[in-house]
Amino acid sequence: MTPTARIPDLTISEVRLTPILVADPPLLNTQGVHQPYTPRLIIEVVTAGGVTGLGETYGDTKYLELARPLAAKLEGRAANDLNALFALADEVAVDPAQVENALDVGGQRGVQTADKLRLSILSGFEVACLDAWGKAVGMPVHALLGGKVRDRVEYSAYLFYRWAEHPGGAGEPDDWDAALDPAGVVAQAERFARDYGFGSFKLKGGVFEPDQEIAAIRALAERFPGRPLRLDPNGAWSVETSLKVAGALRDVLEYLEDPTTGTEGMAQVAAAAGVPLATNMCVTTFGEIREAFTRDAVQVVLSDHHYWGGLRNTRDLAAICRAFGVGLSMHSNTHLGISLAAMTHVAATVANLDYACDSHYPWQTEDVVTERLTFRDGHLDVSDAPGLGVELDRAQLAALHQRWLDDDGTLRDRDDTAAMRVVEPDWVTPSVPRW
Ligand SMILES: O=C([O-])C(=O)C[C@H](O)[C@@H](O)C(=O)[O-]
Ligand SMILES: [Mg+2]
Repeated sequence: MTPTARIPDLTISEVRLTPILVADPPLLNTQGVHQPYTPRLIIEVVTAGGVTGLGETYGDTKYLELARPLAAKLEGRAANDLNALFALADEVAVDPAQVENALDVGGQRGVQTADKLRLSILSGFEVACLDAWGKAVGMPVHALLGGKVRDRVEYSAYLFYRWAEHPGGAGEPDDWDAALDPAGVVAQAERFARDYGFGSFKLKGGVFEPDQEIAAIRALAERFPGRPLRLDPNGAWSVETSLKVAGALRDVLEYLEDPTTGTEGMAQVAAAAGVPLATNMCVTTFGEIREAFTRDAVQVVLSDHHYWGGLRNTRDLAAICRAFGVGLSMHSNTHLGISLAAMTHVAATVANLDYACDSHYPWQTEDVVTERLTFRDGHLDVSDAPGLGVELDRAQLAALHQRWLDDDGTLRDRDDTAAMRVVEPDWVTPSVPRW
């Protein structure tokens, strides 16, 4: 008889939740501007075998309120009992006031439902459990997902209109210039190409009149001929305006992202745009897939493991996209090294990942991992180290948590509209379509 290998004890003995505030530059979008600091939640899952797994997700109050009871339910469970996580999350009650008529960041993350809130928390725990499991057995997360099909994952430059600094010099300074016109956008893209090697460029639009944003994309196309370009106004345009922009840019756009809101509007634009439509707003839950795909309202889904419910659900989404012939890319929000590592692991396992993924990471000057992830030639290498391949910088985590503790509550919920009011006191969330 061959001896059985000793199985490490994966029983979860402790779950630590640490809300933090992370520096964020004054990036503009159709809602307003990013706050000087944005909330994130860092999750640590400690096993009886002495291994700690790391996860990261949204840190706004409503997410924290759900994370605490779910964390309590995890203790005593096995870190690799991942299917049970969904049943446990279902047991966590969501206050209807959190989801009725509620939109996150003005709808930039799509619909808000009780399920999606739960999944956004569950995903952070799933990643932490996978990290703990991988570390315990000496295997990378991609191997636990079935194995990588590529050694590196391509990312796209994420260009933003921005101010040089936050009003009154709030927050942490960075060394980026303002970008408020086509020349500023091109200068920003040049730096992204030089410093990170990104080969494709996405511009966050919906900030200025569509003609000005058309001019910015045209300037990018002239400066970087033949490179894939994307424009994303987060649903700020009417169907008519969307078609006008599509007509002006269809020869240079790889895709147009969420030009308008809702499946009906997207379907109307898609029918005549002559350019693929991508989304991280119109389809953000499994329940929205059937109508959007059968009506051909979207041609590319930007998955986001946070709100789709983790890395394994992301793979399920990829399978559905493949079945429908819909392309797959990945969405990003302000995220740190833990989430970027998680995203890179799952991206490495998905054969039909057809586009370079988004990442806000270059905008983040702070992190909670000991070694920042480094883009080379616009790609991240897929780590073969056990788990996610990142380690926690405890001093930095403590400092960012202290910032959260010191905040009077003003910044603990991301609110781009409120951040804009600091400069324009009459600013209200623009109603859509804005143009
Ligand atoms: O692709 C997107 O829609 C996003 O990344 C949504 C984000 O909220 C972005 O608009 C931002 O951070 O300003
Ligand atoms: Mg988008």
